[in-house]
Amino acid sequence: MLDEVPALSALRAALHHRLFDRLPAPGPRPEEAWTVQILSERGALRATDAGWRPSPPMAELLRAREDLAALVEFTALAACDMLRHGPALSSGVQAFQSRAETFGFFRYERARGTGAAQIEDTAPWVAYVTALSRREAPVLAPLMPLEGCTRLLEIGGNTGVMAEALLARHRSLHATVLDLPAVCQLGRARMKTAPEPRLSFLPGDARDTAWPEADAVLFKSVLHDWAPEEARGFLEKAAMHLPPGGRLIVCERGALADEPIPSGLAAAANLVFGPFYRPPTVYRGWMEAAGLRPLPPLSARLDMTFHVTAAEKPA
Ligand SMILES: C[S@@+](CC[C@H](N)C(=O)[O-])C[C@H]1O[C@@H](n2cnc3c(N)ncnc32)[C@H](O)[C@@H]1O
Repeated sequence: MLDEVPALSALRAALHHRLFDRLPAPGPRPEEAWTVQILSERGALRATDAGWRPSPPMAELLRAREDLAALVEFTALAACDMLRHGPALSSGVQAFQSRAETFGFFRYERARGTGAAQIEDTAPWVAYVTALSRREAPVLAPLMPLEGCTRLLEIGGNTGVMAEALLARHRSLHATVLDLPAVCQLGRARMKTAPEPRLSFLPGDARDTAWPEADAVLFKSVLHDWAPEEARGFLEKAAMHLPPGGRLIVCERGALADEPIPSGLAAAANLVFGPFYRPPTVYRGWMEAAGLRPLPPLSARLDMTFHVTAAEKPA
């Protein structure tokens, strides 16, 4: 549904106007005939004696409606940026960044406080990142080499979805998510109904907040946000912070140049970040230069290839 213009447009309009909440009665308005036509042709709606109803697969998607809406919105945003500003991307990353709306969507600066307006500005992109994490964590958590570790520090761990998946796999592990204050507040709110006592949030800027003791430090889809010298600085700081035997883990999508580019509109959600993804050998090299001993590399294919690059601090 996210991969082609008619379906993505119709789904976005339906979610925006709460069409699914009006089914079967009072049903769609006449102006929504185009939406209904596309959604029914794509198998998302079906006609019944009582009126239109979501098909069983659509009803399943609607069970996680917030995730679906976040994925739909971001795909549309990124696809618009690629279509409108693709030529700028070929003039250089900065030319693209200054035009593309995608980068304004991730309002990290607004997440430094927890006032109502700051939470409101942070919630949309956090909802998108959380939706992605829910899809990624079941596949990636088993690849994280945390055996024997007891205290995980996840830098930029967002609302804690990955940390939760890791805690479920490692029963003697405790985790701290260090992220910006508004993000931590949204993370605590997300977990209100199902608290995890082994997970805590530490609000702050990872550059100047004191890191709690940890025998494992994880950066998952975080370092591509940072320029090389800052990303490398984070890895050096983690290497110094870890005790002997401690683990440093980086999990990131690989460089676009190293794999076939996925097709369809949904690919735009990663294409916009294409210039920022690095090959895993870059992270491995920085870890080795920081005195760590590399662990065997692992990878998994999701919307792109994710690489788990890990290293251990020698005793
Ligand atoms: C691309 S998101 C990845 C989130 C999560 N790890 C995941 O994979 O879904 C980057 C994360 O880094 C956080 N972040 C950005 N700048 C930060 C900073 N200075 N200190 C701590 N966290 C930061 C963001 O708030 C966001 O949660």
